[in-house]
Parts: sequence; structure tokens; C-alpha cells
Amino acid sequence: MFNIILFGPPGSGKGTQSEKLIAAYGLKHLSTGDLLRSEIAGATPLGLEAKKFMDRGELVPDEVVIGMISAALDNNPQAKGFLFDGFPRTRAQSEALDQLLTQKHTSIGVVLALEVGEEELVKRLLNRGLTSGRSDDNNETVIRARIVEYHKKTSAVADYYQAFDKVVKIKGEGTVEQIFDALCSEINKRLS
Ligand SMILES: Nc1ncnc2c1ncn2[C@@H]1O[C@H](COP(=O)(O)OP(=O)(O)O)[C@@H](O)[C@H]1O
Ligand SMILES: [Mg+2]
Repeated sequence: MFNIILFGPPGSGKGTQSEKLIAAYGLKHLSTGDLLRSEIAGATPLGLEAKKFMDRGELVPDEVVIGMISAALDNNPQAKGFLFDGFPRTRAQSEALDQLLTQKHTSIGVVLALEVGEEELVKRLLNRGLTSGRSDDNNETVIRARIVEYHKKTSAVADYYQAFDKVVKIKGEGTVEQIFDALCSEINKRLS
């Protein structure tokens, strides 16, 4: 089993690259953002609670997303590997993920960290907001708040995995294909 964390700020291209990576490597895509948006669409109690945070550009509480990931791992016992997208987003989530994976006798193989400049992120997210229907994409104040949350809480995730020498930085600007090639080359090094 080979598990990957695709890491980076909002708008860095995690969703775009995840689609290509799961197709290329047969991984199970676990995006906490997608899981939460599907809870919101279904108007579940979890979704209604999560929406309050997401609409403000804040992170959903750790216990909520850790519970969702734990269930998703249990529900996919046949997976060849997992691609985590948008999770973990805090140090506590990183520690919880490591515990969950250890229980399943596996671990994170590599953390691929997409790096994109802040103005490019804002530009991409405003542009995504034109079509995504995401309530957190259609206003610059909320977008900036998400980037502040990223620096305040999520950048610690890279530090956490850096201590295990698992982080590889990838330039997240360029064409989708160029970035995909750079990601694949790092994955292939570790598979061979
Ligand atoms: N290499 C790229 N160059 C330009 N725009 C991109 C690139 N990759 C993704 N985008 C666009 O940026 C926005 C955010 O991408 P997305 O994959 O949703 O990011 P994330 O999941 O990290 O928030 C989307 O509108 C997407 O079309
Ligand atoms: Mg995404």
C-alpha cells in the first residue's frame, strides 16, 4: 500500500491533480472538502454544523474531519492506497491520521507540497468561484481568511512530516500537465 498526502494552500491545484493521480495510480481519493460538501448537500447534521465554519473560511473542528476520515478508511478495506487531499490540515489531524494508518499497518509514503504564490491563489479561487457554486470561493474576504488559516494552522502539517523527511516541494505554477509530471516523477522514485 502506498499512501500520499497532496498538500498545499487553497487553490494550489490539489483537486485538479488528484483527479489525474487517482486515475494514474489507482488510489482511493479522500478529499475532506468533497466529503463535507456532500454532507452539506444532503443537509445532514454534520453538514449543517460544518457549513458554519466553511462559510467563514475557517477550518471545521478536528474531531469532525478525523471521524469522517476514520470512517472512510474503514469503508475502503480493499484500497491499493489512499490519496489524501485537504487533509490533514492541523498538527492534531496529522497525529490522528498516523495513528489510524498504523492501526491498519500502513503509513504515509510521501507528502507532495504544491507551492503557489498568494496572488495567483486568490486569482484562481475567484475564477473557480464563477462556476464552482462554492460559497467559500465567491468573495475575496473569505478567500483571504482561508489563506490566513492555512498559514496559521495548516503549514504546521508540513513541519510535522518534514521531521520524518517525507515532504517534497513541487512548484504548483505552470500547466496542469507540467505539474502532474513533476508529481508523478516524485511518486515513481518512491515506488521503484
Ligand atoms: N496549474 C494550474 N494553472 C492554473 N490554474 C489552475 C491550475 N491548477 C488548478 N487551477 C485552477 O485553480 C483553481 C483551484 O484548483 P483546485 O484544484 O480546485 O485547488 P485546491 O483543491 O487545491 O483548492 C481551479 O479553478 C483550477 O481550475
Ligand atoms: Mg480542493
